[in-house]
Amino acid sequence: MLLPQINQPGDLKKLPAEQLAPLAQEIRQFLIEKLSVTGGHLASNLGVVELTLALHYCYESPKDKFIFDVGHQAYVHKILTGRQEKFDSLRKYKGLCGFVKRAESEHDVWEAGHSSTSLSAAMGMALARDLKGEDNKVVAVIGDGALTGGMAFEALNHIGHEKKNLLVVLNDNEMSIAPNVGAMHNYLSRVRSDKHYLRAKDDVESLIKKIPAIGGKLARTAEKVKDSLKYMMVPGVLFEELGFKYIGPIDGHDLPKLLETFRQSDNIDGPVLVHVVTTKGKGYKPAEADSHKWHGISPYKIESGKTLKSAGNPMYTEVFGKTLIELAEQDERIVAVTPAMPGGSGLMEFAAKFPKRMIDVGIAEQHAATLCAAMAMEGMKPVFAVYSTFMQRAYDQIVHDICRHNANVMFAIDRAGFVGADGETHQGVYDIAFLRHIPNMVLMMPKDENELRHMMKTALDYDQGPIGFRYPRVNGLGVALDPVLKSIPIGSWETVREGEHCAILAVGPMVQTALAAAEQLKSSGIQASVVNARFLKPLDEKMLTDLASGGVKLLVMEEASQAGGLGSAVLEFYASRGIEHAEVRILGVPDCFIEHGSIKEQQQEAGLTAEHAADLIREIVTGSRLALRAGMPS
Ligand SMILES: Cc1ncc(C[n+]2csc(CCOP(=O)(O)OP(=O)(O)O)c2C)c(N)n1
Ligand SMILES: CC(=O)[C@@H](O)[C@H](O)COP(=O)(O)O
Ligand SMILES: [Mg+2]
Repeated sequence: MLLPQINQPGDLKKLPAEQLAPLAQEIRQFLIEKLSVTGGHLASNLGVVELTLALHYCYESPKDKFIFDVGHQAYVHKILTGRQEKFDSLRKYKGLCGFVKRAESEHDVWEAGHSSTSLSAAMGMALARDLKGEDNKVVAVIGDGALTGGMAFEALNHIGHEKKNLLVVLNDNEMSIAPNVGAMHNYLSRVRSDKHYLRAKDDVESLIKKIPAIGGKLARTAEKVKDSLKYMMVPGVLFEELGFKYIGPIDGHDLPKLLETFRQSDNIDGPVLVHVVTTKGKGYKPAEADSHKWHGISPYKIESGKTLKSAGNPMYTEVFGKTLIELAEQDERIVAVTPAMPGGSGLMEFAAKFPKRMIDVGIAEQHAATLCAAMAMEGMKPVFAVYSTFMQRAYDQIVHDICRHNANVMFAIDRAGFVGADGETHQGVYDIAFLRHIPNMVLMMPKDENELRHMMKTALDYDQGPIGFRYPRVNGLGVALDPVLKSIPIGSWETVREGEHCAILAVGPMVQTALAAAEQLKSSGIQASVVNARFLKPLDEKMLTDLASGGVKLLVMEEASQAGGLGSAVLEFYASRGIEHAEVRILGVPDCFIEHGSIKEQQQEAGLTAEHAADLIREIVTGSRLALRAGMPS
């Protein structure tokens, strides 16, 4: 066994090159076994085993800097940099992070989680290196999916112009999470597959050189012929035209070829792009056969490839997808727009039923948002189906193109709240804060999956501008689903429990937590009302005014950033109108990043539990101050 000998990249370099292939097999087996227990991004990592080995074999991490785009495919890098024994804790609370993590290792130089930042980071590190007069290598590993992100093009444009020495490894496996989309993807397919493109560049260029140099008008024609010939025949000409030296496409599982290519690239001045072709899920048949499913997988049985997760109630995402089909059957204005997340957003069935009305734009949230604005202005009812965290990318387009135009866009905001194993880069806890202050925006969150359906109907019927509904990455409560959907009056909250001593204004899943807290309080003789604060904007101003005039003390509970969330909105409401209120306390996500773990663990860390809510209510009602909870930010 070679793998146990590898505790640092230095150990790898002691191996003769011909031992890298057997080591690759051991790493594959390691990944398949460990992730069968922990789950994780299996397919992407199986695809980069040889590539990561070759990089660590050819370069000197951490002096040479490896920047993994998204970073979900850095497990092999972690295996080679002293973290093998931590894989049993992969993506677990306080365990090994599923993405690159600087706190874990000096070899982790750039963190991500969101796509398409690697080229900008590489350029920044190359610029700093040159300004400091250092000579380390900077290597970005970017997938064909991440290359569809707008930021990547911004960086390509800058890098190609500045001609800094850096290496871009394009890991092309034809997959984003789902099959990759877009003109760049089509171009790469041609480069990969067209026999003309596979001709060696030098004999193409020698062919071009044979065209005799002739004077006059013919010369210009000859030049044009040369250019179009080069355009047609030279692989990667697009990157060459952008100022990169293009090398490839090469087999990303061929270790000798990878070593030779990286060594060759070292002798080239300026930016180099090595195009490697890999198989996502390589070496594990179920993952190779369906790398969409195996992109991010829950624990599974190795032999059968069957996942172990219990069925449980349908996820909110599933209810969203099915309800959207129901609505789309009645209203042909509905068009679903997804930035590369058709599966995760529950739109696969919708796409099968309405292929022309499901638009996957690639990893392009900004483009998706503006596209929706324009479609809405043309009378369509676009549904911007986006994860809360990835929607952060489109903040300006939401302000500038959707809300300012008051465009009738429906926002289907998935993964709202804590997301669990993906951790801090993916928590959907900021969208209340960054949406509710934008004029014309309406924002809702249901207390259960049945109310989600009614909110979708509300959003469809609403034609006064942008309206969004946000829902969590959890199973529904298992409540009955009303067959007939009714619009909810905009800005109306719902009292789900009466109580005389105080009121808990709860958002989404926090309604259940608040009801549990109210139950706990009964034994202390405290009766708490629970309000389903299902509109984050507009607020239920009448209810807020009545509560204040009734001298009712309030606790706001939201699995969203305390700063700028519903609690802030309530305080703003009272303060801006000079309304005297008894007391408002806010229980939300504190001012810190909540790392990976289970959603329950993340709620506990944030204090979003029935017990803590009950403690706060006791304090509010009795006036006895609680000692500040140890460890929680003030
Ligand atoms: C801004 C942003 N949007 C969407 C995602 C979700 N996402 C994670 S990985 C991925 C696909 C990446 O494809 P690629 O770069 O080709 O990597 P592969 O898994 O194929 O190796 C997507 C869409 C993200 N991480 N960031
Ligand atoms: C790496 C990445 O960003 C995606 O794979 C993300 O992990 C998907 O999240 P879900 O598992 O919630 O769909
Ligand atoms: Mg890919």
